[in-house]
Amino acid sequence: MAKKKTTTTKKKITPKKANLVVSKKNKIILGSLLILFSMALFFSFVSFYFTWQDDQSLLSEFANRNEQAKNLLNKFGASVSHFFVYKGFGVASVILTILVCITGLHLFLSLDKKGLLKKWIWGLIFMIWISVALGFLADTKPLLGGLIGYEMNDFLKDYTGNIGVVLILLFGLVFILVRFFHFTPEGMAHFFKKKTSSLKSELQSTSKEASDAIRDVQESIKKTEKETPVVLDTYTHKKDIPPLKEEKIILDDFEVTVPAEEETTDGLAMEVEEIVEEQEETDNIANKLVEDFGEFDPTLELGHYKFPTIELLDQHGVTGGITINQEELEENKNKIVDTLKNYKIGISQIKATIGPTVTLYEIVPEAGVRISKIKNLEDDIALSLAALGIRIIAPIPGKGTIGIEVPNKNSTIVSMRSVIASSKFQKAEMELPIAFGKTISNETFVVDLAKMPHLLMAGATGQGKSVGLNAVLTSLLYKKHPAEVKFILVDPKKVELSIYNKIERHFLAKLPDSEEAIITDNAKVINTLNSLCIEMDNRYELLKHAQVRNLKEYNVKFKSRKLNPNDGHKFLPYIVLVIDEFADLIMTAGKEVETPIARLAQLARAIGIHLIIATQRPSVNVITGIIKANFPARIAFRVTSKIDSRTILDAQGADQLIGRGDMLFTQGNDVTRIQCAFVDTPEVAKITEYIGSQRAYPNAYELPEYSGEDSGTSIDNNISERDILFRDAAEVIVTAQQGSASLIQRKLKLGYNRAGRIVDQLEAAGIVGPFEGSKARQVLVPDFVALDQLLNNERS
Ligand SMILES: Nc1ncnc2c1ncn2[C@@H]1O[C@H](COP(=O)(O)OP(=O)(O)OP(=O)(O)O)[C@@H](O)[C@H]1O
Repeated sequence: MAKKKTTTTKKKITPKKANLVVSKKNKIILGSLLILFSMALFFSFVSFYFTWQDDQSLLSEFANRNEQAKNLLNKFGASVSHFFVYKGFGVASVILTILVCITGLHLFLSLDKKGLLKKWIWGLIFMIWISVALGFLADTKPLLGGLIGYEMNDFLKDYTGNIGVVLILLFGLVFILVRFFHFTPEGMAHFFKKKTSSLKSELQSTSKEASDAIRDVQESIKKTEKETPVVLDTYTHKKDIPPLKEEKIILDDFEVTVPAEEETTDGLAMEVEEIVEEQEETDNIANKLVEDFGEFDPTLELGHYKFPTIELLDQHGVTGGITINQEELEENKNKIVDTLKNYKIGISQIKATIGPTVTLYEIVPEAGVRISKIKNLEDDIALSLAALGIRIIAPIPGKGTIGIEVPNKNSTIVSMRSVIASSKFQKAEMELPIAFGKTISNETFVVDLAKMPHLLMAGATGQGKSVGLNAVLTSLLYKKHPAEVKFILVDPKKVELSIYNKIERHFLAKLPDSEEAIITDNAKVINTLNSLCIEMDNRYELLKHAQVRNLKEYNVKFKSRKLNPNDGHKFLPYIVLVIDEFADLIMTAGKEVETPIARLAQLARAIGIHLIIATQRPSVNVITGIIKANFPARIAFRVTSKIDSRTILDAQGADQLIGRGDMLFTQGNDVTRIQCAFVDTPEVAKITEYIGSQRAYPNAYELPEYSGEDSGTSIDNNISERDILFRDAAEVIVTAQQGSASLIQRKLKLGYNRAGRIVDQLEAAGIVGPFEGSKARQVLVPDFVALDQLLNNERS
């Protein structure tokens, strides 16, 4: 597997490198030009101070070739310096040369632009401050501060006087010290503490020396006392001991410092050094990198990418909100009350909430009414209202009321435009926000795909599944940059998702060797799913190495430059796998797709791979237990039977929907009825066109290479190990003169893997030619006679 990894990364880097080389050349040229230019400026500025008086008269003679200036760079130097030094910032103009030089170095070495901007801003602040300060301090020498310094001083003095200018300059100084040099009062205190403590230790050492000296003196006195003859009068002796007095003087001198020594040794006044948290080395480097280059920006490669505009979406004739039909409301209310009255159910309160397609009548029954009684009247109420799609929610979770949903006579289309423009969607701080449509109370319904983490969509044909898928994809296209999310689209119907072909190099991911980014061949789906499993394993490895728990944390760490790209780390986009007709896939490939899908569904949530599978046939052999267990978020469009509804939602209700995007969404327990936003194919085409016409990545996002068992890498012509259906398969191929695994699959009713293996054996036997990409293999045997001959020869 490690091998595979390296091959894929290599492949990925090559095209980008080629792209970089071109721009790098230009950068080197421009960079060196700027460095040399900065040197020219520097020499001009410096020599300007010695030659400006001589050269001043020549400034108007620039075009005159007979005149020569004394500046080191002649007339160019004199003019440029006059402009920047004399008319500009004075001495501070030298900073300009440094800035130009740094810019040149940035280009030359292809460094990040972000740190550069900061340097320019600070450089300009320094230039202004220095020029104003020099203008103030040396106002008799205008060349030091330049015209800008002089004029600004003049201006400030007119309004604030000398003291004002000093205060403004001081404020500027404080600003620079704090923001640029990171000076803080604590830092200064710390600095001074250090100084005083070193002073103290010096003094302490001197005091020690002094006390040693005293001790020596005392000892010598004692010695002399001992040595003095006993005959001496003690009084007189005491009287004439000038050395002792002297010693006292010495003692007095040092008394001040000695106790200080005692204090410290007793620990009464203990100095505590401030603890500076040691950072991990990687952190330090990361901080430095972030400081210099700014955070890593994954969108930089397509920095000019423009998100699709709202104008690309239609309003579908809906300009205002929902129209309320008072008569209809009153009529329905009366019918509900009457029907319930017929069954002796009294209502104490009734309230209506009007949604785009249905109106919810919330009723509070009189005390003592059993809820199950109302629930059982569903059909009777439907009959009396003469309406399809009545759903009774008894009780409404968390409300203590009973809900009766009645479809509106005139439903309002919920346009994708209205949900995309809603502030709920625009302000949604989600990883993968999806605006599905509007709830029954007309609120925009936005959910995070990253939290779901996978979505199962089912519904009978023509009820709005494809529109629902388009709504999901459109939502993501409106919110996400191409660097942040990639789609893998599986479309066995071949026509539903083909409009997304245009955004292949922006948003799609595909296998390295496949030509089409949208997968229409079921056989390729298996490879893609397995490749996704490899991608998942790779991503888990990266996460483990980075010591983070999920993709979000990983990307945050990567952006703050704490992960080294040389260790294989890279910014990881979300991957959304969309399978439009899952039933078809399960029917043809069965376990071969179920296993990787289940594996992905179980494990992929943390590493940003999310699955959306849609099916028309919500039967238990399609939505198997294992699939269901891993897809807690489910959407049901209208289905034909209660059983189907149960298969999808584990609850009934989907059979009572009215179709055309009327859907139920569940993410666990409660079921929400939503009117799916409507986005028509031409709108999607406009969006993909808009994105597709912009600058793209050189290739679609490449998934890791997957060579399945059927790749035919090791061709082994072992007759004894041939499939028992080898001969039949050979006959099928020779009859059809078309060497494809799917043909064998269909004719002999085999799984894809087995058919693939047989094709490999046919190749080994010389019956079909080698693999030719998307084309069918060539058949090398013209008819049955030749086939018999070939097989007999083999045996003999
Ligand atoms: N949210 C919606 N609002 C209004 N009309 C809708 C909505 N969704 C679907 N429709 C209508 O229903 C028609 C069929 O929708 P769609 O093509 O999405 O069905 P489907 O379930 O994907 O069908 P199939 O499975 O055959 O592809 C659309 O052409 C449109 O007229």
